[in-house]
Amino acid sequence: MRILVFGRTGQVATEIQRQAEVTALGRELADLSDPMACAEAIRDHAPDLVINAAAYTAVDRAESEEDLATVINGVAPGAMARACVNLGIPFCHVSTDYVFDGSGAAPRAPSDPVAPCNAYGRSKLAGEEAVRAAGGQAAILRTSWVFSAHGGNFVKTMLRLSETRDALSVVDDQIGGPTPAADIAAALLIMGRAMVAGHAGGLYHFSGAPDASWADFAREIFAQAGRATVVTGIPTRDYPTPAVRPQNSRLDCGSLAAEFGIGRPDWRAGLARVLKELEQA
Ligand SMILES: NC(=O)C1=CN([C@@H]2O[C@H](COP(=O)(O)OP(=O)(O)OC[C@H]3O[C@@H](n4cnc5c(N)ncnc54)[C@H](OP(=O)(O)O)[C@@H]3O)[C@@H](O)[C@H]2O)C=CC1
Ligand SMILES: Cc1cn([C@H]2C[C@H](O)[C@@H](COP(=O)(O)OP(=O)(O)O[C@H]3O[C@@H](C)C(=O)[C@@H](O)[C@H]3O)O2)c(=O)[nH]c1=O
Ligand SMILES: [Mg+2]
Repeated sequence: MRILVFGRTGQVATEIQRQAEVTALGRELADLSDPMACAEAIRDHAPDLVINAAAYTAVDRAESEEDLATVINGVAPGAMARACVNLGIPFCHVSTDYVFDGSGAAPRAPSDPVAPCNAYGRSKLAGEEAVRAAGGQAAILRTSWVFSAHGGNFVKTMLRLSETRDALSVVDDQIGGPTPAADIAAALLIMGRAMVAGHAGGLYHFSGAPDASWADFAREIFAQAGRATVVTGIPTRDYPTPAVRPQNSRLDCGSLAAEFGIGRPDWRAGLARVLKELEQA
């Protein structure tokens, strides 16, 4: 099976390349700020399956670059999805918990109403809508709080900060599921192969368990890494950022388990693997 992946150096793209033989297009071969070029790349490669693992993921910077974020996260996935429809091949796309407003404490199901509270979330929602509007055989996997040994992520930020700080203040009132990029890659490959075999696709949620606050996540990172850095939990209002982040990022992942047999992975086990990989690097 020939699989074409958009994204080469990102967290999820890297893990897909480790787990399967794929053609991965980096920015130099397919720039998502040029959506037509992405559609052309799909026509040129004529693969059996396309997975989009590239995105504009700088949440705070997106507040001042929403137009660019919207082209990359909104328009480009739509152009990719239409190119796949024209070739009659399935398309897998990745989205985010940040499409939700974060109210309440109940886990969100895929069919629950969306209302992003920041520019990144709006741009990702535009991508979901464009992919669905294209019709065809498309799957959208919403995930959250992605981490791995490469690229930028919360685990690497915490480890870096702990080099020079004995104590850190981390928000404890935003709750979600940290998710290892390796598990997302595996889920996308299972979903993509099922679609090549005839599955219609759809909208699904996938995050690691158990749900945690960023402060809980930080404490587990330092516990597993053997660092003495003390984490003080603080409310969101004491950690001002350009982008508003949802308070409740809990995702109900039941339909992915029911349809594809993919359960929520324990992120603490994934964290242990990532820390080991970082140690060996
Ligand atoms: N990171 C997270 O916490 C979460 C991510 N997601 C979603 O998961 C998916 C994968 O994210 P993740 O692996 O973390 O992403 P990363 O931030 O690790 O990597 C993003 C990738 O997109 C590429 N990219 C960015 N802009 C362009 C562009 N204009 N043209 C081509 N490529 C571009 C980057 O390339 P380059 O290296 O050249 O910059 C990089 O390979 C995305 O859809 C993201 O929205 C969902 C929930 C949480
Ligand atoms: C560095 C730091 C962050 N924080 C807070 C800020 C924020 O609320 C939280 C996480 O910070 P980050 O900047 O890593 O989070 P952020 O980049 O917003 O992470 C998001 O990225 C996008 C791409 C997604 O799709 C989301 O699922 C989510 O993973 O931790 C602290 O409280 N203390 C600190 O020292
Ligand atoms: Mg970030």
